[in-house]
Formats: sequence, C-alpha cells, structure tokens
Amino acid sequence: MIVFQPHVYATVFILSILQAFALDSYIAAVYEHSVILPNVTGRPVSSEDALTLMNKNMDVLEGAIKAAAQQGAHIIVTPEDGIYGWVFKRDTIFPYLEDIPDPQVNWIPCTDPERFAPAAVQERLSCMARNNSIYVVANIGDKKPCNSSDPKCPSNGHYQYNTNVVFDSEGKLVARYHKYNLFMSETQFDSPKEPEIVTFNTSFGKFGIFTCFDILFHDPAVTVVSKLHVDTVLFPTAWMNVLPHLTAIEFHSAWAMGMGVNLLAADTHNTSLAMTGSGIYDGHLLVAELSSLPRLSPTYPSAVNWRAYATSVKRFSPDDRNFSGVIFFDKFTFTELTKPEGNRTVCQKDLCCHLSYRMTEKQEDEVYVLGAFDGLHVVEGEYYLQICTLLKCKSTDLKTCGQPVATAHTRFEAFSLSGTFGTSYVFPEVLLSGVQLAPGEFQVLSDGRLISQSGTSKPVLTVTLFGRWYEKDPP
Ligand SMILES: N[C@@H](CCCCNC(=O)CCCC[C@@H]1SC[C@@H]2NC(=O)N[C@@H]21)C(=O)O
Repeated sequence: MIVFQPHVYATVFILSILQAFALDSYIAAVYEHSVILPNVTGRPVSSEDALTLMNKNMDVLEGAIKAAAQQGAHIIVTPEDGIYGWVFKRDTIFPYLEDIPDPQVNWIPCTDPERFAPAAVQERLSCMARNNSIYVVANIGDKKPCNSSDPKCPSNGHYQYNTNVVFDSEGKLVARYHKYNLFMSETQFDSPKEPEIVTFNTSFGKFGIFTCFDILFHDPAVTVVSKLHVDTVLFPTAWMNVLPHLTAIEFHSAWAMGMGVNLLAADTHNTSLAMTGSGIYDGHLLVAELSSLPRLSPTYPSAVNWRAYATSVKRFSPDDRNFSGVIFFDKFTFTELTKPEGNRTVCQKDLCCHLSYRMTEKQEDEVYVLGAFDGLHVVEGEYYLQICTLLKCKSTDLKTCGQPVATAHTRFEAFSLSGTFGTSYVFPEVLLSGVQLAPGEFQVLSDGRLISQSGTSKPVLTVTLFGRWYEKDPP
C-alpha cells in the first residue's frame, strides 16, 4: 500500500489490486475526508449557501482526486455524507439535494450540465472525473418528486435518498445507488421501496456498490456479491466505531474476507464521533487448502464449511465456570482463560465455540475470556448474530468483559477458534493492540478454524468469528 503525503487530515490510500480473473491489475484509491460541516443546521439554508458549503468539501475532494490520478489510480472512493455532512432533518437537507437521473440516460454532466434540472454538484464531480481521467465514487443527496396519487409520498412532495454516484473517466454517470438500510439517525432520508442491486463493468473488472449500514444486512450487500459475482465492492461510509466487534477497519476487512471480494472503504474522518477507518481490503480468504489453486471466480458462500471442525470435536471443557456478560447490548456466555495455554469450550443455545490457545507471557493484570452469543441483536437495528470471540476484558474484574478495550500486552503464540455455526456467512476478525489489523497473520481453514500458527505482531484485543444468520432476521 503506497501512502500519499498526508493531505488535509487524511491520506489517500493507494493499492494495486490484482484482478482476479483477468490477471491484470488496477490501482484503487480511497480518501478519508474530514467533512466540513454546515454551520447552520436549525433551518433550511438557501440553495446558494448549500452549494457554497458543498463546494468547500468538493475543493478538498478535488485535491485528493488529482493526487490519486497523478499516482495512476483508476478509481477513487470518497466517503458517505462527504459533501454536506450528516446533521440534518428532512427539511434542512432539501437545499443540498439534486435530481439524479438513472444512468441509462447516458449523460456526462460536465459537458452537458443543462440537459436536466440544475445539477451543479453532479456537474462538478463529473468534471473532476473527466479532467483527471479517473472513476470517481461520491455520496450525495437525490430528490424525486411525488404526488398524492402515491399514498407513500412524503409530506414535502419529494422522496429524498442517500445516494452513491459513480462517474467514469470521461465523466459519464455510470451508477446510482440509493442506500437501503438507513441508520436510525438518518431521518432526513427515505429508503427505496426495494433494495437496488447496482453493478457496472469496467476494463479492469466488475464493481458493486452499497453504503455504510448496508454491510450488516443481506440485501443488497450479500446479493450483489453472491448473485452478481462482482470482484470489488465500492463502499462509501460514515461509520462510528464500536469496540470490540464493530470498529470500521475490523468489520469491513472481515466482511471482505468472509465474502471473498475486494472492498474499497472510504470513511468520514471525525474523531470526536469515533468516525475513522478507511481501507482497501483484498478479499483473499487465506484458506491453506485453496492457496495452491488459482483464485477461481468468486464462489459464495466462501469455500469454508464454518461448522465442520467444531462439530467434529467433543467439548474441550465443561460449563461449570461459565458466567454472563454484555457486549454492545447482547448477553454473551463467557469462560475465563485461567491458564497460559489450553483448550476451552463455551456454548450458548445452538452455538458452541472451541478455542485452543497458547499465550507467550500471560500478564497478571490482564484477563482474557472466550465468549459465545447466539441471538437477535435489537439495538440500532435488528440483526441475528452468532459470535465466537476471544477477547481481553477491560480489567481483571470479570464484570468488565465485553467493554471496549484498545490496548493489550498479552501475546498469543498460537490460537485456533471455531464454532458450530448455523450460518455460512461468518466474518473473521483479528484486532490487535492499538486497534490494528493483522493482515497475513492468520488463516481460515476450509473446516472453519480461524488459526494463527506463529503468533501476531502485536498483543491481541480480540479474535472473533462474527456470524450473520440473515434468514433469522425479522421480516
Ligand atoms: N453519524 C451520524 C449518521 C451516520 C449515518 C451513516 N452511518 C451509518 O449508517 C453507520 C452505521 C454504523 C453502525 C455500526 S453497526 C452498529 C454500531 N453503532 C454505531 O454507532 N456504529 C456501529 C449520526 O448518527 O449522527
């Protein structure tokens, strides 16, 4: 990964990604943008003032787009809400919205700005793509008029959508995606009636696209990958980090690995809201048995039978020392790792988690537990989880197990984590001290074991198999 000279508060990450089947490669960039937020949020502003604010953000994005293009990037992704921010209600966002046509109209806003309704933002983004010969992915607001003949038409006569747009290297609008799984705070937007499965082809591969909270749900995220067989997913996001399992870089890299696709994640940068964490994740699921084979076109779900190993072994340890704890409002069953090495099992409902581990030097003031959760998560949305997790507790008090922890000193020489998952969508997370990833330091075997054989470069915060059982989500 070539890192640009720091630009504003972030850097443009560049990575050349080996194209799966064509065996050519392309250069991808993601930009983590510190969004300049409107200073008036209590009332709608004029469309001129709205455009002034959006131009301030687009000035910064233009710098990143030029920098990426100069480094030969073929495509750059910029963050969700990156042009106007997120502090809006339904009425106050209206001046920032434009009517974004279906890409089938075959339109280059840069060379034909008057063809449809006023589209200053689309024109400028299109020109950035065209003038720098680079694909530009951005997130802006779409408005579609409706009337009383449509019973669902909102009170102000418009549907308002959180929208990703993609302009190709000539500035043509080639994709438009309306965010389907809105986060609870996004009252300024509507959700489309059906999830949109949006893909587009380029000379350097087939791309899918969705936004932020979408990544936790089956549609469109899993469908666009498992049915449309894209190689890379474009992912603008404004993600608020939640340790120990839902920090941006941790969950997004695990999702890319579990789904076996590349993921280009551009996050907003706002540390006071715990918003940070972009990345270019190549979806290689490091499966020892498969690495000798050429990477075939993606097969979904991944070539892992997540329950194979865990259902083949007896429980390593009895339940007698189990205790309960809460992680992000979900009640886990824990068991403490009292010895520096050993085999442990913990079960909750149909999920049994098995762990074999060897610590290097167990720190007296650090406690690690193995936890299991099999249930419906119901806070900030409803999604069914099956989770096996090895994690460090906040303190030696077992009541603190599950609370956010960002540093650790205990190293593990080896670990092997597996679970009797009912779902085949399991995302492998390894997070190290300092909230760092561990690329290449662990593997997932085809029998479902998440293993490290030679230890990790830093002490461990958590090793987790994060399962999503979509069929058990409420309708
Ligand atoms: N930050 C703004 C609104 C942001 C809207 C777009 N952001 C998302 O959709 C991010 C959702 C990330 C949620 C993950 S999963 C549940 C967990 N809870 C979090 O807060 N982060 C994670 C605002 O809310 O004002």
